[in-house]
Amino acid sequence: MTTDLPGPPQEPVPSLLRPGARVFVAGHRGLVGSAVARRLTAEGHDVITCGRDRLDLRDAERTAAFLRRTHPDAVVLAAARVGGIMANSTYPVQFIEDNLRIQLSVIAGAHAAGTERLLFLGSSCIYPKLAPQPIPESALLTGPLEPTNEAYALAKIAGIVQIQSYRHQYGASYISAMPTNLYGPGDSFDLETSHVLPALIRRFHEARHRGAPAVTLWGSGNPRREFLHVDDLAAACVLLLERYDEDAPVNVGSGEDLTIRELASVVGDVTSYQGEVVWDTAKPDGTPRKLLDVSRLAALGFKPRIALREGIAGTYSWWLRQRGA
Ligand SMILES: NC(=O)C1=CN([C@@H]2O[C@H](COP(=O)(O)OP(=O)(O)OC[C@H]3O[C@@H](n4cnc5c(N)ncnc54)[C@H](OP(=O)(O)O)[C@@H]3O)[C@@H](O)[C@H]2O)C=CC1
Ligand SMILES: C[C@H]1O[C@H](OP(=O)(O)OP(=O)(O)OC[C@H]2O[C@@H](n3cnc4c(=O)[nH]c(N)nc43)[C@H](O)[C@@H]2O)[C@@H](O)[C@@H](O)C1=O
Repeated sequence: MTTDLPGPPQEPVPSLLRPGARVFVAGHRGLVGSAVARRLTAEGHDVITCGRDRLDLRDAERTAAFLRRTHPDAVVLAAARVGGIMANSTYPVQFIEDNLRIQLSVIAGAHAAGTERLLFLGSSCIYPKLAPQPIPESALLTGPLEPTNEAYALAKIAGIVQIQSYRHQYGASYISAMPTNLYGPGDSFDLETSHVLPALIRRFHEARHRGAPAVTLWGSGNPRREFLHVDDLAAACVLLLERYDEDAPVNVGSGEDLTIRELASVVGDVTSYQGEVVWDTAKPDGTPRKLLDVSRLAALGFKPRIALREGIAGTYSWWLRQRGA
């Protein structure tokens, strides 16, 4: 018989983010930036913010001056031109140009200001359309991209290479994370430009209130997507700032996916909509599947905490409160 003896006591791993660090969260009014700011504050860090009304991050000179003046210990780059499948395919110019410009300003400005840590947020759409599933980080640049978000994906890929270049050339402790599809409080519910999950909540809710017998959703319903609550993403971002300092981007996901048809069934239940769902196949499906391989993040100790149904219910309540309902 073998007995599992306890190993020697583990030394705590020193954090790469000092207690009470001053962290500039770029994009703090957005879905991700607001959640990351909440999490950093809860962990005792000092969050620095500056809204777009006062600083357009596409302006490299003003961004560099702001970073020199505020001199943060770390930056979380959560400011970006972001949107769902229709926004991406309708406005590719803004998706490539705004994102390239924001990335150039913020990453170069942070380095010039002596910022020690920087976390750049990319997206799971950087991987080839037909990547192996679940998608490992090594799938980057191994095949053609999904056309509906190629401009955005290429800007994000440039961001990853920019981060790696600062690491190689200057030894900067800058890192990249690639989140899967996110949702939660703070999301956009604009039906034309939003991502699928808030759009479905709004479509079902409004259909129930109108007494509509059917709701029309986009595409075939067959694509599979992985969803992560933004509070789980925020916890992963802080963990990465504390513990990760390597070249390779890190996937951030829940490790589980479902079809859009299955998602519609969950959202229909949560919003108590009992009518039919009609699929408008003239609308694009996008990539057939993008489930991330999250083993690298799991090895750092990350586990998502918010189950999809619970997260959707919380997001629905948040949106109702926002509307004053
Ligand atoms: N949402 C998702 O499903 C996913 C998001 N990501 C990534 O996470 C990051 C954050 O996305 P998310 O929070 O969803 O996006 P949001 O659109 O919710 O937030 C983006 C934020 O960036 C700010 N911003 C945009 N352009 C500028 C600018 N020129 N100057 C200053 N601020 C600007 C916006 O300001 P304002 O409030 O004034 O509009 C907003 O606060 C992005 O890098 C995105 O690629 C990755 C995977 C999935
Ligand atoms: C995060 C990610 O987000 C985008 O990629 P996406 O996952 O394809 O985007 P999406 O959330 O908009 O759609 C997911 C699926 O859902 C279907 N769908 C049904 N009905 C609605 C609907 O009413 N609205 C929307 N938006 N989609 C719908 C839709 O047809 C598609 O099959 C990229 O911009 C990309 O750049 C990116 O990073």
